[in-house]
Amino acid sequence: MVARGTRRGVVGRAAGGMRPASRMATRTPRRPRALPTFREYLTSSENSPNTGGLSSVLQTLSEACVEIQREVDLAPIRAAAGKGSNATSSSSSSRNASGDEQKELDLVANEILISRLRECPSVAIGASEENDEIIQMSEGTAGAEGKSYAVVFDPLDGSRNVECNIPVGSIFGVYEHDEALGVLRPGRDLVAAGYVLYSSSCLLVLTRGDGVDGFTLDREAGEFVLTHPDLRVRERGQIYSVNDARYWDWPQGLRDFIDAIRRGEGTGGGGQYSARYVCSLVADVHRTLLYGGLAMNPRSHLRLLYEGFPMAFVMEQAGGKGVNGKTNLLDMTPSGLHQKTPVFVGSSGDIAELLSYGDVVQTSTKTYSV
Ligand SMILES: O=P(O)(O)OC[C@H]1O[C@](O)(COP(=O)(O)O)[C@@H](O)[C@@H]1O
Repeated sequence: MVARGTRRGVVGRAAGGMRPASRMATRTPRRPRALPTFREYLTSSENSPNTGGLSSVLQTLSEACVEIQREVDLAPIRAAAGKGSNATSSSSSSRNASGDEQKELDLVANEILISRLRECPSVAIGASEENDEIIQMSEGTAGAEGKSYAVVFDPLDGSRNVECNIPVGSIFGVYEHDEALGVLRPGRDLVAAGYVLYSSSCLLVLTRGDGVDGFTLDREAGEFVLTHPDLRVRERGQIYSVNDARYWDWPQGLRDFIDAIRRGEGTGGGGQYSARYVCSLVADVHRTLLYGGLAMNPRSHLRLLYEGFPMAFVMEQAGGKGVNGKTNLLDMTPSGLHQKTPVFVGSSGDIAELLSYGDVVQTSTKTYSV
């Protein structure tokens, strides 16, 4: 009924000519003033006691992601116009340290993050999916609280999806800088982590170890505002997310678990599960955070430092869990910047049931062409 009424309204206006500009302007939806901006959230004493340096790092990350959002939006136009010729094409421009194809947009997003973080005096070093080695940032000037920071990031996760407009994301984690330790340290040492989801709206999800909050980009104002305070993942969900065309490459434990929840024979008592798989980690984790269940990549494909750790930290801070199929991801210590790992994150009850099946890690090293 609503749709028909709306449609009649549009037809009526067309017949009667355009509304005056002044009336159209008053109908533009505006953000209620009461929602705090990301900057206000970071700097309010209630949210950010004595952490000025960390706040400036997080503010810098958010601003860089606003720029990346714009690049993601414009990629098809740039490609069609012949600038950034392979921004949305499937041809590879190069390969990164892990041997993955790098799209031009991966490199653009990486450049934006590095150059922005270099301007932030509190950032000492960084590690990116797209760089083989540690990136020296600024001098890492200690802030008022005497700390500087190390930032690890995947600038554009899921970039293989850009060509068909499927959501992509950026993932980040922040450590207090320690010259001796660098970034090869347990996920438990993270002081902040999160992701930005470039989708129908652009969302930033953040934890600083005291719960999880979500922010939506007000594209007109060019800043994030707090829209999802205190996100919690439910104890059990009813959605599983995995590339299950790989079923025959899985160990028996994982097959049995997925068979059980598909049949509605899981221990959660919620009935048959549904499958959802975007193949963009940020999108699959974000849906899991909101609706519960599990997001999985059972083969050693995702990077521990800047994919596994941040997602596990967010999930744990929301009341869920992240494991590598055997142990808690946050208790692992990476042996290298680009170490890969299986990743299972989601509702704690679902993760516990998954682990009760024993062998759930895919050890087949088969490579897949898509
Ligand atoms: O091919 P698979 O095993 O389904 O992996 C898909 C996963 O790989 C990713 O595309 C990440 O891969 P990259 O880090 O190489 O971009 C995730 O976004 C997605 O969840």
